[in-house]
Amino acid sequence: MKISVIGTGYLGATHAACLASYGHDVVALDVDESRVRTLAAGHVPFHEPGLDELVVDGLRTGRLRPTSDPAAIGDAEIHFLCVGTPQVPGGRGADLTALDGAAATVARAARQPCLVVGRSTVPVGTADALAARMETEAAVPVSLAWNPEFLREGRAVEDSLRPDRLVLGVADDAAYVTLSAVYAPVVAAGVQVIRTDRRTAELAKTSANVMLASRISVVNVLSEMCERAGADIGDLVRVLGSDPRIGPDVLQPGLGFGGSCLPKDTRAFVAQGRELGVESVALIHEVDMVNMRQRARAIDAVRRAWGSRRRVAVLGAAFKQGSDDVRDSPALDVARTLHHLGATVMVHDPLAAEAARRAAPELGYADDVESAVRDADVVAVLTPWEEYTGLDPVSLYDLAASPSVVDARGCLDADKWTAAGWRFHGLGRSSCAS
Ligand SMILES: NC(=O)C1=CN([C@@H]2O[C@H](COP(=O)(O)OP(=O)(O)OC[C@H]3O[C@@H](n4cnc5c(N)ncnc54)[C@H](O)[C@@H]3O)[C@@H](O)[C@H]2O)C=CC1
Ligand SMILES: O=C(O)[C@H]1O[C@H](OP(=O)(O)OP(=O)(O)OC[C@H]2O[C@@H](n3ccc(=O)[nH]c3=O)[C@H](O)[C@@H]2O)[C@H](O)[C@@H](O)[C@@H]1O
Repeated sequence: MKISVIGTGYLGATHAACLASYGHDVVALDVDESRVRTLAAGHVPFHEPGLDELVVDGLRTGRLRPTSDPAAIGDAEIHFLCVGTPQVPGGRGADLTALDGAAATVARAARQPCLVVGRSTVPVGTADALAARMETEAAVPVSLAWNPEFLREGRAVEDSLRPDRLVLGVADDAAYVTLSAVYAPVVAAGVQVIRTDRRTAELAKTSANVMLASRISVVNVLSEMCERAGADIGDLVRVLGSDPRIGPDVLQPGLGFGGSCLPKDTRAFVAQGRELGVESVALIHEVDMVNMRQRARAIDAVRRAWGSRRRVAVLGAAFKQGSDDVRDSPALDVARTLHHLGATVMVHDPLAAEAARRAAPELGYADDVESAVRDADVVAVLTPWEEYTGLDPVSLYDLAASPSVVDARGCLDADKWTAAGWRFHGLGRSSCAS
């Protein structure tokens, strides 16, 4: 099938490369010319395991064609909209400017009847509005469907090729049949396909992120309860996770959720819930508040430990381990706030240091953990990279000016660090709270 994918970020580049691997002819369109050049040269401009190989393969077979020329999408039968839907600047709802731009591009470029499929995360009702707009703006008949994506960064290829479910939000049988054919290899592998209407598909996506965000905030409330009540959050989480109705995933307490999706999707959900008069959406607003309080609690813990020199080693800048993304990273947010409070901050991150340097040039950066820790008054572990879990507290002891460590991600062995002479503060760890 001839397909266009509009927007080649984490979602679009992954989607385009996966579609090409299914045997479709895919034009991947982006307004960012440098991104297009990078992809066309066989490189992926961000860290996503397995994606370079898929892109190279797509370029080699000619099934993947990155371009910045809108005319190149004209004869596609299906157009996937994969552009960003960030938080509105200065507000809390979703900014649909890029999506409107992408839809306008399709309306102008389409030369044959086609199916336009939204994949971006949007407020409910967006598809209906776009469908009405297409009807007046496009010169050819256009039908519209919504097919939200649930991939996680750092596992984008795996999640796309083997998703938990495919959600097809359609207004007619023809769109359902076409989308089922697009995903034929995934459907043949037995993945659950859920056919629904467009509005439910849109809302299912934001709801999934709201559920994940809520779970993280609940576990962070539990971790503060543990800290104050003298209980152990690690054991408590094990007890909860053993209940099959709760399950062990997404129960890691600490600095809270960040990234380009959970925070902005939670806020957009609350903004739309309020518009729609859903009073109980206040619960989800509190999820966001609890989340932001975790950052404040980490900052307080560092300030209690930093003494008069205020030299802080920050270990971790990415919004989570396994990613080089620093968009709305809790770690970088905390590091910047510490800097604004007068600290000298040295940041280390195994993968995201370059992105962090671009986003926060005011901070100092170290190439290795030892250089970051050298002469620090407090070490703050803010992203739970595996290499931090394995650090040797004995060898780091002599490097630091003062042996204080704040483990904001529950990824260090408190007993090991305490035995090596460190004052240990872990968010939610009563046994070692300072
Ligand atoms: N990042 C992720 O893990 C996931 C993201 N999503 C959703 O997918 C959407 C995209 O997210 P990301 O890929 O992270 O965004 P991104 O910001 O990495 O990529 C968006 C791309 O769209 C391009 N673009 C903007 N306007 C355009 C236009 N008019 N024509 C062509 N290209 C245009 C930008 O230049 C950029 O390369 C968002 O709605 C997000 O919530 C959904 C699931 C996972
Ligand atoms: O809409 C999206 O873009 C995506 O958002 C999240 O994926 P992602 O942002 O890649 O990251 P997660 O792995 O969900 O982690 C999000 C944040 O929560 C934090 N987290 C995660 C899990 C946990 O137990 N505790 C916790 O604090 C992470 O450190 C990170 O900052 C969802 O998991 C995806 O299903 C969704 O498609």
